[in-house]
Amino acid sequence: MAGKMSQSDLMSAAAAMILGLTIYLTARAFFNSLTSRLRHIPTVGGSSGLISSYFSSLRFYFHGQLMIQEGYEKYPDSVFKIATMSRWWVFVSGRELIDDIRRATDNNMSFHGAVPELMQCDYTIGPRTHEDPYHGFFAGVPLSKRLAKHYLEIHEEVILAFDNLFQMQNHAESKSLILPTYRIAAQTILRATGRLLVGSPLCENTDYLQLGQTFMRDVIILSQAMNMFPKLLHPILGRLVSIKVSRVVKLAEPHIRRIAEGHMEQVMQGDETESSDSSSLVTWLIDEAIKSQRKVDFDDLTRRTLDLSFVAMGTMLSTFSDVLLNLATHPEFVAPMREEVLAVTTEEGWTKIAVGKMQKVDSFIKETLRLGLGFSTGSRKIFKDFTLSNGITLPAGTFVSFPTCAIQLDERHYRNPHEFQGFRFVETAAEERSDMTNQFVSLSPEFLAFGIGRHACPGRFFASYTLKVALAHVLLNFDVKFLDSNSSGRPTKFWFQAIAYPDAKTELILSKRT
Ligand code: HEM
Repeated sequence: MAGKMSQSDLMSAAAAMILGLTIYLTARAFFNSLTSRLRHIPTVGGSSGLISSYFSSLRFYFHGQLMIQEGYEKYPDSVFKIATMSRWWVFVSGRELIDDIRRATDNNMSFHGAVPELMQCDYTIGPRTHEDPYHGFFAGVPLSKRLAKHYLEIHEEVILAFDNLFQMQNHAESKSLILPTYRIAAQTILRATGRLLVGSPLCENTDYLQLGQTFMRDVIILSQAMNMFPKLLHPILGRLVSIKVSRVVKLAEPHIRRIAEGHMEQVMQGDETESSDSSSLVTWLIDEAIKSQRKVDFDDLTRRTLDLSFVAMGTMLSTFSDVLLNLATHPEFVAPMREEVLAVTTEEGWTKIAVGKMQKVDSFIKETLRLGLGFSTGSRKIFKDFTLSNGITLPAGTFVSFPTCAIQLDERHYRNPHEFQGFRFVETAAEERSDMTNQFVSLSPEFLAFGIGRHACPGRFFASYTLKVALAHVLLNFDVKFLDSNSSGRPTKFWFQAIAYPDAKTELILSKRT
């Protein structure tokens, strides 16, 4: 018995040693190769040595934003690097250098080269989806066309979402409702976004909506977990990850198959009533695949649909949760926004033009995003050595991003940058006699929440419309307060690496206005 025990102990010790050695050797090979080529770029959060960079990469998990802020303050309008578990991450700031990245071609550096590695797409979303990410194009012109035709459906879906919230809690007749911020935001955003992406009735299907959220959670958590291990172990870990994500895809597939089969039948019969400018994501994907002779199968369609829904919903959910929390924290902005919404909708109804005129609502959401979504945007992987206009060369293989949060908190760009000023962008617009550059959807080197350049978020026009309609509906119909009336100020955010998550568990009271 004793002999057997010591044999198994020996085997565990040997396995632990092999694992330890693998991690050490892979990490050393990785850091040695890039460390020497990145030696000219200052390191923040520790030194560039193997052991110290390992500790600073651990620190990055929960203090990422502090490390980025420190780097930005030490090296403003320049570059610095931070060690993360899986790679060196170089941050670039300053108008000129941001412009260098904006103008760089996809041959020099690529967004689509960075995302698959960061999100471990081979094992999570699937290799085909990122090798040919044509589904992303839907978020641009096709979605805008669909929005132009179906914009009223967003408002309809927002109304139904709030009615449903009251009904689900058996509160249809009740005057108020208490719910965690996340539940309110999820119900509204998932339905409204889903209405244009996959259409009705799928956007109301709770099973499907739940699967979309599970997919999003699994992809984020599992890709982050994989990034903690050396590349050598990825094929083994990836198999487990891929099995887990594929299970969710399999469950969602029958929902997508139903839409796809219906559309393919229409196409075969030559009845194209649902295609062209009014097509949903699924029907557009099929039309596009047929046109370009791509292979269409239901697994691929489902993965692409879940992927784009994840991109759209993740950011929108977080932003709308944050907007609701800011509404409860800053009631002083409520009355002027209500007046604005009432004035434009009374005059014009809930048209696209009317929503476009809601400048205070627009500014409130933009200010929320300026302070809210931590994010380091503009992620790119450098393919060929790239020299910035300050003479610093970023070697091939480097990952770069903008320190967005730090830039958006810079007092050179914003007066009292840490203060939430809901109408900051209306007031700035008036001062500068231009209201275009201050819109929620405008891109600039000082507001990088949507990135910049050729890969800037194509879904931002849809996001802006949907968030504005949702906030306008809340303003006209409800008062929003924290359940905990003693709470002074908004709850603190949770940071993971460089991303801030609003504390969406915070309970809010929604009271119907008479
Ligand atoms: C508040 C909401 C949103 C925020 C803050 C946001 C932010 C971003 C950011 C930072 C990027 C990367 C740009 C870069 O780093 O250069 C991006 C890309 C993208 N976003 Fe959004 N996004 C939002 C909503 C949406 C929505 C609603 C959709 C789709 C309906 C969408 C679809 C996309 C796509 C497809 C890309 C990839 C673009 C490319 O491949 O070039 N986003 N978004």
